[in-house]
Amino acid sequence: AKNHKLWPEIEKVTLEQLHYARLGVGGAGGWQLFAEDGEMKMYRREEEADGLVVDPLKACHMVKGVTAREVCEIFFSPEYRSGWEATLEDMTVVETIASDTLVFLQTHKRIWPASQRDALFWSHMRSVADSEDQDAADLWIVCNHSTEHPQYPPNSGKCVRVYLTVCLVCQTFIDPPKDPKNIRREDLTCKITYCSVVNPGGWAPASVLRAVYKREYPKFLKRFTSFCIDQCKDKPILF
Ligand SMILES: CCCCCc1ccc(-c2ccc(S(=O)(=O)CCO)cc2)cc1[C@H]1C[C@H]1c1ccccn1
Repeated sequence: AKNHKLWPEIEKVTLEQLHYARLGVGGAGGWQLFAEDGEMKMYRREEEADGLVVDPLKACHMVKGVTAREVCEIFFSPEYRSGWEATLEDMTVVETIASDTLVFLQTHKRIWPASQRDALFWSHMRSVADSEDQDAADLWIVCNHSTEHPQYPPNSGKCVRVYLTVCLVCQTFIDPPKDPKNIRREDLTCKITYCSVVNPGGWAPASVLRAVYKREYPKFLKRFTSFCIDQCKDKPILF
């Protein structure tokens, strides 16, 4: 558990990603709005790493009727993933480091003309008291970050290994403010910030990657948030 050899990296990357998610998209950050759908706004920065497109992505969304903890639990938990991750072909939990920290191996459906990809990453979920604003509800974060595992070396089979760092940061707002036992789902709004940097690992044409990201990310976040609303609507609220 917390004495696991990955723990220092998990702690460092999770807190770095929390800080990064809370930075705005205005100003000189170079963020460009590339997709909008109702409350969902998606930004990207055009970046390349050794000739590969690794465009960082930041999405902001406001979803009614669910809490930050409910959204993060659905994003983190393996049992829900096939319900919302459309590009998933296979998923295995290769290690359980703690109840809130897992290592996943996922293969994603091949996207023509590039070769099929897989991702090996640790996933950690935690709640963070929002230091700035005392009466705001807790923040919940899930951070996914590529890692290695002796049994699953990269590029050993048919798949090219992608390298990713992803975070989902959620905060619950209750409007109008009520005492906890009278809160109904229509009083809840969850503010979601999703950040991702995916290095495709092997060669993939910039034009193909940018087209794939432009198509897949908005679909992914809409499908994920709809899944959360549907999963939670008939269940007691989990704060
Ligand atoms: C030629 C394409 C190369 C890259 C393919 C690829 C692989 C993994 C991923 C990815 C892996 C994990 C995550 S997550 O947020 O941690 C959730 C858990 O599944 C998210 C996205 C993305 C993409 C890129 C398709 C793009 C794409 C974008 C949103 C959804 C699916 N595919």
